[in-house]
Amino acid sequence: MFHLRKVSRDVARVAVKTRRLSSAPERSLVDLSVDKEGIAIVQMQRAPVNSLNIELMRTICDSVSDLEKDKCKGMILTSASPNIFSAGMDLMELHNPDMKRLEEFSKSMFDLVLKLFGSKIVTTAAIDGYSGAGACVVALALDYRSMTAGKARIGLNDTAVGIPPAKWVADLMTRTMGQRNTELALTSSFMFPAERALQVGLVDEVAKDKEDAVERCKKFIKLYDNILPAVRTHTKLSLRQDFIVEFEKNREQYLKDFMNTITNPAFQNGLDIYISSLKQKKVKAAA
Ligand SMILES: CC/C=C\C/C=C\C/C=C\CC/C=C/CC(=O)SCCNC(=O)CCNC(=O)[C@H](O)C(C)(C)COP(=O)(O)OP(=O)(O)OC[C@H]1O[C@@H](n2cnc3c(N)ncnc32)[C@H](O)[C@@H]1OP(=O)(O)O
Repeated sequence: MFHLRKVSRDVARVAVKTRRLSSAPERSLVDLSVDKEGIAIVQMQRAPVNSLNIELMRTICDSVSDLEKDKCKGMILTSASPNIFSAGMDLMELHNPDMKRLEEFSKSMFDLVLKLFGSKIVTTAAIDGYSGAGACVVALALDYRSMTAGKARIGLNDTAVGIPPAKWVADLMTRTMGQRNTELALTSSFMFPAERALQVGLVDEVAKDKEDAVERCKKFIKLYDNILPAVRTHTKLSLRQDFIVEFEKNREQYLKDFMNTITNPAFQNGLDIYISSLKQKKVKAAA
């Protein structure tokens, strides 16, 4: 498990809300703005790489709940980090974890995926940069993804780190990319550049830069201008209900599986090496 492998805004603001967290009162993890058309930009800003810890996942989840209450038209999830959408789950949450916190972490991850997947509003992502593993799962839970051409990569690299992907993760990907493409993507842990991601349906459009990616998300959200929101939501949720029901039914088992994977000593040993390799890469780059 966890084998070592090289890993390698202008919006006229009508309402601007910036969430602050009790655990990080001096700095907000997400910048949330809503334009005059009711389209929200939820910009992750957990430096340096928007890794998903409990607080960031809860903040995104709460932001979506607020936007639903405010009857926003839609949201665009994006990142303040240059060249990185998100580095996936926060490895520090997984490394020698406190059991109670790990359980909370897992719950926050499940809550976030279900909140995004079952959201009443139109949910999109403007992906400008690396979007691996947990970040890819978050993107898959949304209605639409635009991704910038160039260095950005997206994919689920669980098998590359010695972990078979959870069934619900494979199911989520299959819904978007189909069985064959999911099989290839998951077994190979391929990290897709935007054009390849478009070919397999992992993203919906390729953008030339972040601004273009955001504009494409807005255009997608506005496609629904002539559809009654309640009718759109009803249709979306009826098509997604099977996944949500199945997830809720198996939630306890998914939790146990996750806890078992993370607490396995072999996983922890591999993670030690993996984290060291990430740090080492930096030392080498500085030399
Ligand atoms: C593990 C899964 C287990 C079980 C699955 C069970 C159930 C299924 C549940 C969910 C399904 C989805 C699975 C998700 C698992 C994950 O998401 S694990 C995380 C996977 N992500 C990665 O492997 C990315 C690792 N990072 C990188 O490759 C690079 O850092 C990146 C390309 C993102 C950026 O490169 P660069 O700009 O050069 O920056 P640095 O590498 O120098 O990094 C800057 C600092 O950030 C730290 N960092 C990087 N990634 C993470 C991270 N994911 N978590 C925490 N910290 C991270 C890096 O160490 C540097 O720190 P430093 O400044 O040195 O202190």
